[in-house]
Amino acid sequence: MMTTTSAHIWQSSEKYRWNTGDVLGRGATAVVYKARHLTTGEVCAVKLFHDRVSQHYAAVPHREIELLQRLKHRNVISIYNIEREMTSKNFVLAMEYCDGGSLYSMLDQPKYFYGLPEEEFLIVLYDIASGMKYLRQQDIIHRDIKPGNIMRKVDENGRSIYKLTDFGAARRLEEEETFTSIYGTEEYLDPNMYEHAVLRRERSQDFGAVVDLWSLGVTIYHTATGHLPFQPYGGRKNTETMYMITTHKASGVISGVQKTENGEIEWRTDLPRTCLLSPFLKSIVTPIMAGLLESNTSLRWTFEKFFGTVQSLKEMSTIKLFNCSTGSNNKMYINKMDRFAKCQELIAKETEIAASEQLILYHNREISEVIDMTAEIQNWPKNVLHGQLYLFQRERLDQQRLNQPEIPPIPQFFSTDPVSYEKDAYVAHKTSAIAHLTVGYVTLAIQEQELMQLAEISLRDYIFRLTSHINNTIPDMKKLLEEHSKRQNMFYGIYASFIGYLEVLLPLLRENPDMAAVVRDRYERIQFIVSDCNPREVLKKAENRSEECKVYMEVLMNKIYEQEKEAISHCVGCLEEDNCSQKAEHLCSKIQEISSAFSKDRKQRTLCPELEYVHVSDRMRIQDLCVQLVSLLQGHCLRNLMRSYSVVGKQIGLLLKNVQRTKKVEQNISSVNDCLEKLSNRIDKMDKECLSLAEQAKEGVRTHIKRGFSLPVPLQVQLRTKPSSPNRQEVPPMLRDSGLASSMATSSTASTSRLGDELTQRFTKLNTESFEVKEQVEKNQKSVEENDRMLKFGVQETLSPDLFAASADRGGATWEGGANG
Ligand SMILES: Nc1ncnc2c1ncn2[C@@H]1O[C@H](COP(=O)(O)OP(=O)(O)OP(=O)(O)O)[C@@H](O)[C@H]1O
Repeated sequence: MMTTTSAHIWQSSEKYRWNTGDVLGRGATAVVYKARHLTTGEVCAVKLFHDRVSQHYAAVPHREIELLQRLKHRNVISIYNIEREMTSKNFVLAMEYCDGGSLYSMLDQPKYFYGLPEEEFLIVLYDIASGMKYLRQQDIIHRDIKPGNIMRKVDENGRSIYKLTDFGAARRLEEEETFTSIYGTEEYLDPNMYEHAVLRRERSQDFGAVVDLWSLGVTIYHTATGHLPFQPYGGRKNTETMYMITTHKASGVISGVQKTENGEIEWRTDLPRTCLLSPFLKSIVTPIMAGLLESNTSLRWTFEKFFGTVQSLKEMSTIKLFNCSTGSNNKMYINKMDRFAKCQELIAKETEIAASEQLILYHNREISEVIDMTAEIQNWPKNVLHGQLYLFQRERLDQQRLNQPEIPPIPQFFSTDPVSYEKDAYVAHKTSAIAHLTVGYVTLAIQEQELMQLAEISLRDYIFRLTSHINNTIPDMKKLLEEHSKRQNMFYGIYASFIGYLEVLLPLLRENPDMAAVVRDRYERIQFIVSDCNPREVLKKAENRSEECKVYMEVLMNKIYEQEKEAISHCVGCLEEDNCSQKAEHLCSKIQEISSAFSKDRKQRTLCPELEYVHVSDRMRIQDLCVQLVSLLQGHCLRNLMRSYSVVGKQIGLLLKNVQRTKKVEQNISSVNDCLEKLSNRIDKMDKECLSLAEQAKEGVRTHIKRGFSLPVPLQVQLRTKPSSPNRQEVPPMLRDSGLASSMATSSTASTSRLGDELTQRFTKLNTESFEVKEQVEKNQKSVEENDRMLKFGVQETLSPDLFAASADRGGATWEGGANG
């Protein structure tokens, strides 16, 4: 059935109707129209085959058509039916409609001239891998994988879905089976097939399913870069060189371009700088391409390896990391199950900043503060995974390492050039492509300027946190030091007094030489222990260090304050009122307009003189616009980026030095704390030893008394005659009620009077210390325990009555108790 509307006609098949004006595309074998189902009205695409192909189709076994109809997968185009057009009786393939056109038509847009942006590229990669995997499971070999046979559909969320189509060349292939018929598109053909199909050389060899892997490699490269990987000079017609390039390429090479006639081939193992993929992704997809583009089929990646690698890439976590050393924002791809150490390793590989040198901040915190370093990345807080991280090099080298974008040279139009619509359309297309690339660079340059500044703020806030923490820690450290100092003084004071007692007691023991020897021995050993001044010296050093930390922090805080003032006063970078992005977009749209007009001119082939005049003047205009756009980028945005990089970079350099300073103060604080801990242990040990020796000495004196020896020293009287404070008037409790005191009271010899004086002095000194001890104990309950110990070895007379009572309540052993017991 056929109806006409203007120049176009309505055509229909059994279930579908379409207008010949609604052409979706034209291929070598068919024209594809947008059609509707006759009863449901559902939109679909119909591929109306040319006459000769329809005849071929008639010969295609029904079984194979049925096979294609049965394919149901998200990434494989659904074939609804095979019918015949009512009038011509040519075959019509009704299939799923893809509103986004083909991947080829996308790559043909100037916007994607240098390849797809990262996110879109990944969708293509995941979708074609998924579609291919399904075909593999169905034992189907496609044989014509290329961007033109990958269709794009836009889902309800505006997200692209890519679908494999055009199974004209596809056939079912049993495992290990090979086929000999040749299909495919030259640039995407496996080298062995190319030799057979294009060079027409006879080959005994059959071609297995691996031919799809090569075509996939070329397609992926094309999608990533916008260009074919293997380009002989002169293009498609230079078949021998094409064959030479694809067969002589070394393993790992992913592109080979011949720029001059019979010239050298430029081999590359990496992706071009104009490719929009991030360095981390490039490092993952380059080996995929190299593996697929292996001319030696035995070395070529297998489907399993390809599917597995793409799947693990799909499952990876991504982390946004701004590298302040290069001024570039990177997206890191890392296995979900990996941990932070792996992250550091990857960063080191990509940025050449060793793990120990990496300072990674999330807002104002070091990453180690916001994640569990041993946790799998998938268990990191979502905010960190989706947030922005900043990478600094701790020992920053002051060399400029700013990543500069590569801007291809603007193609030249000369007013003297003869008008060639074909060539002009190509040059305008390329100019438009450069314009799009430049707009992307402008956006990136502005983003990088902002990130540079945000990185500085982040670092400044981080230092603020560090310094506040240190400033809070210093008083604690000082307090701890004071406590240690008191404790040490107490220790030395107590044992000095005890030594004093023993010095007084020793001459009084002369009637009992054995006992005197024992007590003298303990006396000497205690004296030896307390003569070690090392703990005092160490404590002094710690005190000095603590004082230094305080002074150092004051200096640092002043420095930070000054630097902050300086940082606020400078203003670098593109300002909002500069409207850089808008200007760039505007210039680009004008360039695009001319490029589109040139494409139309090319199709027209001839123009009236007026339009030709417009065309000629637009040749100069498009060039001027592009020059303006590139100079906006280079003369403004990149220059500002450079300035930001150097000014902000300088600030970052100063801040990093401050980080090092704060780290040093932190180290000092922790070494003071360590020192105090060690000192505390040391004093504990000395105290324990002295306590035991004092117990032994005390036991000696006790035995001495028990055996009936008297101590003829009137200490009590001596004490009463020389009071200096209310407390000091009192007899020390130990002596007041003990047998020792009563013995002392009965003696009145001249020699004991001298000794009594000496002892009085010591008691006076001891009493003074007892007040300090009391204060200390009242301030700090811990010290009570120390006094407990003092009581245990019989120096309770150094304590005030209250304290003594408190110790006694807690059941402390007393000299008195010991003597009575
Ligand atoms: N399902 C579809 N939905 C929308 N557009 C389509 C669809 N199928 C094909 N097209 C458009 O029609 C064009 C030609 O289709 P197709 O490539 O299948 O034809 P062909 O004759 O097999 O081409 P080739 O020259 O690659 O053999 C495609 O490039 C695409 O733009």
